Amino acid sequence: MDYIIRPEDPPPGTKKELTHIEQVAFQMFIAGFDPIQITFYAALFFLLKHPQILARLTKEIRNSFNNYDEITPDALSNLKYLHAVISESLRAHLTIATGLPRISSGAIVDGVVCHLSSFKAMRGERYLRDPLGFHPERWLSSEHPLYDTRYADDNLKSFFPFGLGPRKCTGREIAWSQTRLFLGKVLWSFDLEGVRGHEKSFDEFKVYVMWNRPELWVRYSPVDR
Ligand code: HEM
Repeated sequence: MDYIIRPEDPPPGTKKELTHIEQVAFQMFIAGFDPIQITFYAALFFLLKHPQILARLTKEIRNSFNNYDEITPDALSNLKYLHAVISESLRAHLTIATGLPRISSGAIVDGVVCHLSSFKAMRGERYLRDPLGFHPERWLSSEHPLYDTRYADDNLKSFFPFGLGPRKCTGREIAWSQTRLFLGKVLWSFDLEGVRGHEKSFDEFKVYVMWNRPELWVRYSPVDR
């Protein structure tokens, strides 16, 4: 809040100014919390569904550090498989499923609000191989040992989890840092496992503007070092 209105500044003088501050504060509150929790959920959801991918990611993280304190956002940004898992999580369970609103200027009818469907682009067969599956390999470069030629023809331009153009997400770097840190520290510290009898399917998820999803049951066993 100190960045929106500094403590030494006078209080907002007009109704318009006050409304503006309220809107910005509300937007920051929702934007800074909801998509991040969706991304944490998404990564855990898909990792638990794919134990081999979970094992590979856990190995990459544990082989890259000597202790907990070394695990920083900068150090984690070098981990290619972690980057691939987060990208695939952002793609397969996008945060904004309703579409990105844009105002047409000529292409349709001037002034008409249309929505760009990121759901169709990021989970559509037109651009990606097996888009409903979870395949971090599609994000790896050909030098990576886990690179898979099956995804060589994927059109990764269809991936825009943070939006496009001048209204693109301003918090995207924070989001990347937080998600890397979350997965890095959790997988360093715990062995993860889904709880039997509580398996969930993506098909159960619903969108009512915001996502409505079942609870995710995870067993966290501290690693004995
Ligand atoms: C994984 C996490 C996140 C995702 C997937 C995400 C995604 C998005 C998307 C799709 C938009 C709309 C962009 C457009 O219309 O083209 C947006 C806007 C925005 N995001 Fe994020 N976001 C995330 C995290 C954050 C965080 C952590 C913050 C702030 C701390 C943030 C702040 C904002 C703001 C302020 C806008 C509005 C930008 C504008 O209208 O000019 N976001 N975000």
